[in-house]
Amino acid sequence: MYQANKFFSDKLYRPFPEEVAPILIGWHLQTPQNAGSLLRLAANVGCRLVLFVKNKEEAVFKTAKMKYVAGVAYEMVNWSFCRSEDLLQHIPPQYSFVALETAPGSTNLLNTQLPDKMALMVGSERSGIPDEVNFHGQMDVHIPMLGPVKSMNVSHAAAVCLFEWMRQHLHLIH
Ligand SMILES: C[S@@+](CC[C@H](N)C(=O)[O-])C[C@H]1O[C@@H](n2cnc3c(N)ncnc32)[C@H](O)[C@@H]1O
Repeated sequence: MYQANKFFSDKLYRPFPEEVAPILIGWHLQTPQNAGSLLRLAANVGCRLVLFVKNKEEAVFKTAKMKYVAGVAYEMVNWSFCRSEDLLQHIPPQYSFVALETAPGSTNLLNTQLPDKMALMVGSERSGIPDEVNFHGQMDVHIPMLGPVKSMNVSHAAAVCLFEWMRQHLHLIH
């Protein structure tokens, strides 16, 4: 059964089996603070994190290799060398893409059944996810906002969607 706080051990925290655990993708993040925040979120959920950052040398973690930090598996990739197709190298083919968009034309998260194997993309703080990032079968999803601001913080948006995925997939927990 699920054990809260298991991630404080040195071992990688994996509440979900490896083959179904969500993958979180930060697309063209601008700030190390948000990269750190997504890393901490991934550690709490036990998902893999793929971060596309402007310059990984400036970011909080200075390696592009898979590392285990605070119980999270992550990769960091410089975006300047990368086209959207390059992202596919990092995601198993059975996974379905969900893009979190601020555009209200996309599907409302509250009415959405999220895929079992979810590759969740969040976008750049300034420009979001560009239109050309559009993979086969991708779902574009927005989180309804009740206040007078245009968007949420990127890691807050990721957390809302990941915990909604967990709520829908509790049966998959070890
Ligand atoms: C600060 S927002 C980007 C703002 C950007 N001007 C835009 O309109 O996309 C950074 C990222 O957080 C996520 N995000 C923020 N608010 C969201 C919402 N209400 N619904 C879905 N995703 C959201 C999206 O992935 C977005 O690309």
